Amino acid sequence: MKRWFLLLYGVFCYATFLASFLYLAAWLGNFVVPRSIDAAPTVPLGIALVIDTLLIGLFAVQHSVMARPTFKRTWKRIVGEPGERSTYVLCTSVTLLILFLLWQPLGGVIWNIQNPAGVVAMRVLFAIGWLMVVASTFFLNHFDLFGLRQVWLRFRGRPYTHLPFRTPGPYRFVRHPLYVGWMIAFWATPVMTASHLLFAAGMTAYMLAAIPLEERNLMEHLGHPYREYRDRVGKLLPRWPRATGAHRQLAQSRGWRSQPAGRSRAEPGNE
Ligand SMILES: C[S@@+](CC[C@H](N)C(=O)[O-])C[C@H]1O[C@@H](n2cnc3c(N)ncnc32)[C@H](O)[C@@H]1O
Repeated sequence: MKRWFLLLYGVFCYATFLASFLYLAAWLGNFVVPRSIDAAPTVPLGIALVIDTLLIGLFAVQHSVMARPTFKRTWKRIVGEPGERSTYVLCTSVTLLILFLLWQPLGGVIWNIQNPAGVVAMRVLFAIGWLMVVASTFFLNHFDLFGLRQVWLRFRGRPYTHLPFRTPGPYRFVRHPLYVGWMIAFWATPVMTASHLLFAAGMTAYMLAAIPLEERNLMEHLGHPYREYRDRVGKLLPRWPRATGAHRQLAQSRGWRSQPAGRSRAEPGNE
């Protein structure tokens, strides 16, 4: 009974995340939703700024605090290990829902691209950003990141194994392709309103602040292989081959060796 409940809970959490993910795309891109990020302002500018900044802060706190190992250890004692990631995913969806409901548009246009080719370019970039986000989750392990693998293993009575440290696809070129995808999706718009700018800048600042925390956990957990990866591969932009060659020389001079992929275990679910 309990394993059935857990499986349904995991599927429910995944479904809510999928819904909030699609809503976010529509809310940012001004498709179909009744009140997008660029709707007309309804409260004075100062109040709107305070509310929106608090909402971004709420997302950052929820997303980062719940991802820290100490929080996860405590939380696992309450909800159990298999349900921890699903609960994280559910809380992220609820936080996004609060953001959609309470967000106060600011009005004001920062840029407005009218050239048709420019508009198309922005729309294509927007789509590329979302595709990068989705693809990166599959390169790591989509079902583990969203908690489905955990509840499925529990359902089958099998123990959970952490994801191995791997650098597949875009992870060979940058360490954070998923965040790169988010940044492209947040900034690529033909019409940049003040609201959209606040959201894009706030979320970008949050991701830049979260990367050192995520990497600190990965280094604590994986040690040298992740440190070597961090030295060799760019954070958000690929490094020039020359820099890679220089690194190789440095690594050789210091006697560093990469650990073969699949041996190390990455820390379970951070951001
Ligand atoms: C939402 S993902 C974001 C990954 C990365 N920051 C990015 O932007 O692509 C966060 C999870 O990915 C895991 N992770 C990050 N890099 C990894 C790698 N190279 N191999 C396996 N897991 C990784 C972290 O431990 C964390 O659980």
